[in-house]
Amino acid sequence: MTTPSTPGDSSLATSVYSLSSKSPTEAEQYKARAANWRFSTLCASVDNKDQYGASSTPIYQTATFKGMDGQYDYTRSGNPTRGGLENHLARLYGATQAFALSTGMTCLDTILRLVKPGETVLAGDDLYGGTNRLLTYLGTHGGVKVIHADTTRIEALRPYLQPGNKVRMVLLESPTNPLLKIADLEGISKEVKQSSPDALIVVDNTMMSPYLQRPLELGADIVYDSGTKYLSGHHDLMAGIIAVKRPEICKDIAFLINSVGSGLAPFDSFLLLRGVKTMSLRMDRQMATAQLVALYLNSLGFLVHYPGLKSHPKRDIHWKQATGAGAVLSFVTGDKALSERIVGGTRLWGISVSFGAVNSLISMPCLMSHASISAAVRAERGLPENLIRLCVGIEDPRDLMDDLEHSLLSAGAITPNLSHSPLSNSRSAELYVSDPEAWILERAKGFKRPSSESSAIDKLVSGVKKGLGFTAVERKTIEEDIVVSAPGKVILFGEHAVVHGVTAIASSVNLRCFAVLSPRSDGKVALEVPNVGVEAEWEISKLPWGLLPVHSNTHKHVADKDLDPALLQAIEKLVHEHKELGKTGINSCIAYLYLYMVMAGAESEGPAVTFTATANLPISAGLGSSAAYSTCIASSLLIAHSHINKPNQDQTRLSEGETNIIDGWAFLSEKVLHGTPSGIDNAVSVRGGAVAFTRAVGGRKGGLDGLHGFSSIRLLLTNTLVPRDTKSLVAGVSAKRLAEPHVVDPILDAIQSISDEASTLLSGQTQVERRDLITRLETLIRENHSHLVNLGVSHPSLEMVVQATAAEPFGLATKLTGAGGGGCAVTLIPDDFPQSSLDALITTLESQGFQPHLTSVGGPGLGIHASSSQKENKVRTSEEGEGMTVPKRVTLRETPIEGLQHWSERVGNWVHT
Ligand SMILES: Nc1ncnc2c1ncn2[C@@H]1O[C@H](COP(=O)(O)OP(=O)(O)O)[C@@H](O)[C@H]1O
Ligand SMILES: C[C@@](O)(CCOP(=O)(O)O)CC(=O)O
Repeated sequence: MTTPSTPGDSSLATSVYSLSSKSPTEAEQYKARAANWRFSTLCASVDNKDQYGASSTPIYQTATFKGMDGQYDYTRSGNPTRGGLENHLARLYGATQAFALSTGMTCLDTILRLVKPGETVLAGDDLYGGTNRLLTYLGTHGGVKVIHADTTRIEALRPYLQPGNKVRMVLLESPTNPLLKIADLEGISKEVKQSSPDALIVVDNTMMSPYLQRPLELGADIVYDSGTKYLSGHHDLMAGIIAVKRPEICKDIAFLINSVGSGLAPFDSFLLLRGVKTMSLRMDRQMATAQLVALYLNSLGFLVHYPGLKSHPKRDIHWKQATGAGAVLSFVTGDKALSERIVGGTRLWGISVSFGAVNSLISMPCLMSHASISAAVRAERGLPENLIRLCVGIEDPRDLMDDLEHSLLSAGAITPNLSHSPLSNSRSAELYVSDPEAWILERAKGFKRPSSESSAIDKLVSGVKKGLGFTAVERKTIEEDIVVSAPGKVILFGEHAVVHGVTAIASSVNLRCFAVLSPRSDGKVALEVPNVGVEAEWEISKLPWGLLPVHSNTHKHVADKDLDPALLQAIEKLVHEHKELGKTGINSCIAYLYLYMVMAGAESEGPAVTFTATANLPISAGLGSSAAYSTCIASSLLIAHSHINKPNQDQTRLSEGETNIIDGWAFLSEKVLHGTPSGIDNAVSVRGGAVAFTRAVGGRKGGLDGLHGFSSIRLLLTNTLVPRDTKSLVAGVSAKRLAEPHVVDPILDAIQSISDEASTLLSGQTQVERRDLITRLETLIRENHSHLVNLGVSHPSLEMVVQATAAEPFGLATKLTGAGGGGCAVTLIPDDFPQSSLDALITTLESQGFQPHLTSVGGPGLGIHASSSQKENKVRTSEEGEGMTVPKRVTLRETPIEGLQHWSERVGNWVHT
């Protein structure tokens, strides 16, 4: 057994001063002073006995130790890094010995092995789901009787503490997780010792940590903590600590850890030791903010569970046994869907299980940490399904409040209190510094809960207002998320010429835009596009509804052919008020709001929604990102307005009619983004596959033919990363045609012949050998590119790609694709082109600063998610293996670009055009 050392007992100082004859020696005085050190001093001062005097405890990353007579022989039994940590923790817990294990649950497992079959464990009825799960297993497999009782009332425990019940262990948590109920640790310990002297009092102290509560000093026999939480503080390791006073129990625990091999690994021991040093500092900050958050929610009328609040029913008992209220609190909204919206709407508060880290977390325990307790048992134990748990971190309290408040507002949990006049910014800043609690209470006065409207006076007032016609428009929203995805495109032949009525051949690519349209209840319409930095929202009532064009046609769901300049201008003005947005973001907002307004047709029809989009498609690179985005806006808004139906699970395709309607609206959005687009991009994005497209120009009929007469053809798309603007490039070609028709018109004719031949080859109308087909397409690619050069839309970067791919040993055909002026080039990769050469080509292009991407011709078009079943909505959380209904908007927003394909596979149930 290791006796905990006190600072100084092994130091050089001790050995020097002990030679002195003074009495008491300075070393002894120092030792006496050190015995009174306060907790934060103890945390930071690790007594490290390293042979080289290392000031931080070294990592002894070794399984074995040489020799037979040393302190250590095998890391399962003991390791200097773990030993250093354990000594340090023993001091902090006021324990005889502390043990570091691999997780908090391993601690419980080890402790429960002290119970024999036939004996009883008396545990609380509001306890961590994982604890409940292990206890249930012990009951069914270990012959141990497990009784759950209300540990907040000693009277409720008494009947079970009679000797005949063979209670071997009383397992307590205080505060409990997640309802923050308080058990009187000292009172219960005394009672148990009297009536069941053999029973061990075990306390799970994770919610408090030894900084705030030391149950060994209150009569407990064993304390355990999840070291993953406050002790380490950074959610970068898993660990558990057992702290014990009685030597015979120390011996049993040491025996079990050695036998099983559950001791903490050296590296994790090092990390945990490092984390512990800042524990009190972190927790002070976390608690101070938790107090503010609790006060805020409480003063808005939510039922808040937090022992820092005066209203907590067992506040006195808590403060008798602990020195702080901790940094976990929970509150009830009264509505599960509302809670899900609040949880899903926060950004700074991460949705995650666990607690105690420096970053703040939010969760719904019934869906996450406590999901392993059945719904019936949860109900029986009074755990509300709509309970939200907040675990406060060390971020600036003002930022945390901004984020939470924003989410409460968007979810409809609070509304602005217009009768309250807010403090000036400078007064508020002063108050925050001088009296944070007064500051938060003042802040809360700016809002109220919508339910407060139901007071008799409010009802009367709103009745009178209604009578006078003052009521705000009842805001519609959608019932559930609408999830869509659409591909980009590559133009194989005919870009630019297509604007002037020439046929173009295009195909969808395996890079896509993904989007979710989700409900909100605060009368706003919002757009989130993380990869172009857009996060903007507008009051629906403040949109320029008065400028909506009057629809002469009765088919409101069919898109207009032309844009309305006055409306467009008004929307542009509104969007430009968002000074933080760049040009790309501004255009994305304008297209979204334009479609939103025109499709609604009237203010009363505009739903409160957030559109969240992201793409693994490079934006403005000539691969039709705007068309994919336009297709996503069009399809999701059409469903939101019930102009088309959301597909059901049994449906395999969208109908031709619905596909055409979506295409029409996507084209309108393309017009907002591009001025005079041909419509080829949206046609391909909506329908997928490969098509020959001819725009109807000057009275000539347009057309769209699917090309199905070929098997997969590989393409290499190379993004030059040179930015360009489709709108001005298209306008440039039109200007050239006006100025030099004799130059441009023959080029257009030549491109028409190229497209005609490609169309014949790819439609399978003529029997051509595969090798000849590829060779012919290569020739057409080279010819088409030279025409585009003559139209003035190439760029030096594109010419570099053309040359690099054409050079020996590659000899490949490349052309620019899309609007040109930079953006992407497309290279045809013949079937027999060796993989090693392809790898070499990719390396060459990358070394020139380009981004190559392999794709093939064809692939699915617009996809709409069909299902709303619970199962699909669930996102697995690792801790419990149970699902949490994290809104898809949140998972999409948080998925990195490389993960989008996987995200869409997990969403599943796509119905395509
Ligand atoms: N994923 C997206 N989210 C939001 N807006 C997008 C997205 N992709 C494209 N856009 C919009 O489309 C415009 C890009 O159009 P354009 O320059 O023609 O590129 P591309 O050739 O890729 O279609 C952007 O300025 C932006 O407004
Ligand atoms: C140049 C053009 O033919 C294609 C534009 O493609 P992109 O915007 O570069 O992806 C214009 C059009 O067809 O609308």
